[in-house]
Amino acid sequence: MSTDYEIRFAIDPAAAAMMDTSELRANFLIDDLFAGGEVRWCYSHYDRMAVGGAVPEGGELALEAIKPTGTGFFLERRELIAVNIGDAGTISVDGAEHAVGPRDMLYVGMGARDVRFGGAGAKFYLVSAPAHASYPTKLLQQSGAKRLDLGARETANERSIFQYVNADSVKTCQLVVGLTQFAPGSLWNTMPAHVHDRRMEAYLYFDLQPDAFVVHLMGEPDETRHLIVRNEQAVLSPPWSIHAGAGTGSYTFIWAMAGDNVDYTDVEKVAMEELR
Ligand SMILES: O=C(O)C(=O)C[C@H](O)C(=O)CO
Ligand SMILES: [Zn+2]
Repeated sequence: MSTDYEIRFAIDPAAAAMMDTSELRANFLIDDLFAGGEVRWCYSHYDRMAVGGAVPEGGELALEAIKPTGTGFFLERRELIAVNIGDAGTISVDGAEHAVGPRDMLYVGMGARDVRFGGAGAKFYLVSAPAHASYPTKLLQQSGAKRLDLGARETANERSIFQYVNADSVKTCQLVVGLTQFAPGSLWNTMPAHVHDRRMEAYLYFDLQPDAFVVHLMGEPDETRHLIVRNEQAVLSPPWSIHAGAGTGSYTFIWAMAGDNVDYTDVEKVAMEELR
């Protein structure tokens, strides 16, 4: 069997505030998503978002059904976005092969039965959420993303947000996905912080050097905790939690959301003085 999964329950903020380091890591950090020749899933109860990894290593890896979805095939009632964080690869969807280059994303709509990942050096980060309609498969590239330049060098948070899913690029049911890149020397993401109760979010940090890490901040704004996150590790961010971080070195990250709306502007900003 080349597919494995684990389940994460939804944790409320009072319970999270009582957790020690290992409990926080066990509930919110995903540190084993990528393994050669395997598809691995972390199925979360936050908006039923599943995040995964598929590393074909030159072979072909099929998107197989997993028990938590309770369906005959994985995308029977779900949609998927696969992001290639490795070298060039392919994804075949019901017999149609799509070339998926480095940092390309492929949207695969509900109903696709036969999905296969390929490529010797490709590494696919997967995000999937329940769907109510079937939209066409679409390749999403950085050139088609909506770009927002935020922050400043003086506050070490100068960065560009690439909204791959936007009104002009693709129609999705729930998934909203993009990538954030930093200007050299800037290390702070999502600061000032925000929360969005209508959507959960998952972050995948990558492009880190082996000895580098991101201090990821989570928790309610007045009750924050941190996670030490290393290269190619992901974090589940509940809707009540901030999700921000600073690296000890350069990094890139992919953010993905699912929930009641796909409205990027539906966020509650947290004033810097509110953080505790
Ligand atoms: O650096 C940032 O700021 C982000 O990338 C924020 C994410 O896009 C996000 O949290 C979207 O809700
Ligand atoms: Zn957010």
